[in-house]
Amino acid sequence: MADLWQNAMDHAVSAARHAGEVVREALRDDRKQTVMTKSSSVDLVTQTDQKVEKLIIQSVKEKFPTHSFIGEESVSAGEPLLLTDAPTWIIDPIDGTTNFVHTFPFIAVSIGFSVNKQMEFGVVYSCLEDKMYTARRGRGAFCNGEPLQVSHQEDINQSIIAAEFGSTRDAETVDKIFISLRRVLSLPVHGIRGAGTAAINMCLVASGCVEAYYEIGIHVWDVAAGSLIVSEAGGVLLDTDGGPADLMSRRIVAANRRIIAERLVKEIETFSPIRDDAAPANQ
Ligand SMILES: O=P(O)(O)OC(CO)CO
Ligand SMILES: [Mg+2]
Ligand SMILES: [Mg+2]
Repeated sequence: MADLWQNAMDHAVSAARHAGEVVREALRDDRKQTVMTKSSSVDLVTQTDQKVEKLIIQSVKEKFPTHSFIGEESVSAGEPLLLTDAPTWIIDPIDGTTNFVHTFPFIAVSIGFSVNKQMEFGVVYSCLEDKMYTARRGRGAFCNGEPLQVSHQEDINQSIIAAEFGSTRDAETVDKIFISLRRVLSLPVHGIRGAGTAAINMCLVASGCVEAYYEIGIHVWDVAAGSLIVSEAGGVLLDTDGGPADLMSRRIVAANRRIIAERLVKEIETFSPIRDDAAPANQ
């Protein structure tokens, strides 16, 4: 049967590849990036984030004029963050802006596509590794065309967990993050890692390199594409409170197996940032 959204997915792959070229070119450019801040002094944005998002949205609008968008930098500029039943492109032009600013070599372009609030495809381009991760609902997940499969490990004590610190630095939040890290590390697990990008962390789960990833404070554009890549690679998604994953809740556990996800949830000191669908503009 013909795949209704295959054209859109092909376009997402080429747009992500082009975006990756722009990112690599910006890193080669000797001129220093102007770094601006958003929700906090460590929530960074550059002109390259804005340029890449505009490029992606313009190219999609030309081909699919009726589609909707949720883009990180458009929302930051005041566009509404509204997920409807319409075909919607959910874009993080640079996932890992802090890495980009510091040339830490994990940077992704993330493009998710949802219809009726269900993810139809996800594309994550890890542009410095030249790895194109793709997933189409019901048709598996791939990296550069090779099928992905999560790890078979069922023992959390034999696992590597990916985690991040987020961009909130108030004492209460930092304490909760460290309580969780301490508990997870002390299980013990083999190790805790973090690529500095939610999208790549999720692709690492899908690839079987880490058993699970969790984070509180991410946004829908960080995890939309990655969530489908994880589930199509055989993984599971939960909220950090143990409930079903909710892309608007700003909390995610992505794991190879339910037993690992549920074990991890027991150790996470969860909290509730303002939901993406409840936040005012210019967050
Ligand atoms: O670099 P960005 O897009 O701000 O995303 C961060 C999380 O908010 C890394 O995943
Ligand atoms: Mg991001
Ligand atoms: Mg970003």
